[in-house]
Amino acid sequence: MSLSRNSGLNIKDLTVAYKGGQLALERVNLTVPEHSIYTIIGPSGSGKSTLLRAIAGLIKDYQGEILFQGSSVHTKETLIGLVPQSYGLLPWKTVHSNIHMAMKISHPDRTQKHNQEQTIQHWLEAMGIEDLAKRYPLSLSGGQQQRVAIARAFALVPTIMLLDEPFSALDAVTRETIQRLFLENWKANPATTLFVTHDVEEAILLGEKIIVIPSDKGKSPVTIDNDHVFHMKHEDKRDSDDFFQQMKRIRKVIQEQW
Ligand SMILES: Nc1ncnc2c1ncn2[C@@H]1O[C@H](COP(=O)(O)OP(=O)(O)OP(=O)(O)O)[C@@H](O)[C@H]1O
Repeated sequence: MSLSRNSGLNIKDLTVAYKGGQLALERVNLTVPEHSIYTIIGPSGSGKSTLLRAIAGLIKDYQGEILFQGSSVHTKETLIGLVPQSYGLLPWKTVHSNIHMAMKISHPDRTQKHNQEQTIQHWLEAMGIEDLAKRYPLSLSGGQQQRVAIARAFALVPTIMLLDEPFSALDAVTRETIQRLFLENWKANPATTLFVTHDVEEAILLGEKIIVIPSDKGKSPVTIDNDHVFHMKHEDKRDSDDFFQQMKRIRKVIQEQW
């Protein structure tokens, strides 16, 4: 596996205003090297979801550039996996079909049904939702729906992974298990990853760098190095001095920026 750090995901002067004039992002610049995980924290309404949705191609009307490896991110070659805040599941499809359909659309050339089935089964089991395969999304709890959305994104093996508060509806124990799974999966398939969370601890546990978005639009995001914690054994992170120091550092940035 090559871990070359070339240009990666490059966001240049991104401005998004919704119809009606609501300014969501103003001249945002951000570079995420290929195969990195950056976590993002920011106050409610600061434009985090808008940023992910613009990268994913769900918002077409923006100013600025969103590039991957120097070209527009919106090409067939760059597969983007998104776990949206509202899960984005099709209510008329079963859990299994939601994942299967996303795989068929994303990998139309991969016709080996057997492999697809194995992948779906693997992720349903990993997320602890194998018993729910035939159920419909609206019959599931929020945390169950969220795990379907995560399973679907992981099953796609995307080039870029965008996660919008992906573990917010999970109980504490499941959340810790899936955080670990998320990092293991990233090591095996290191997608260039942006991970939005409201949980400062989670941002420190999972990100190589932590981006803090200020409340004042037009002010540049603050990037905090988190290499020390990121490279620790996952189970040792929470009790380490480095983790404690990072908590203090980020709290201070939040007090200054929010
Ligand atoms: N569809 C929309 N139409 C109009 N304005 C919108 C729309 N979606 C978001 N906004 C506005 O854009 C701004 C940024 O919203 P966004 O959802 O990106 O913020 P966020 O940082 O993800 O917030 P949260 O942490 O609460 O999820 C907010 O002021 C919001 O009201």
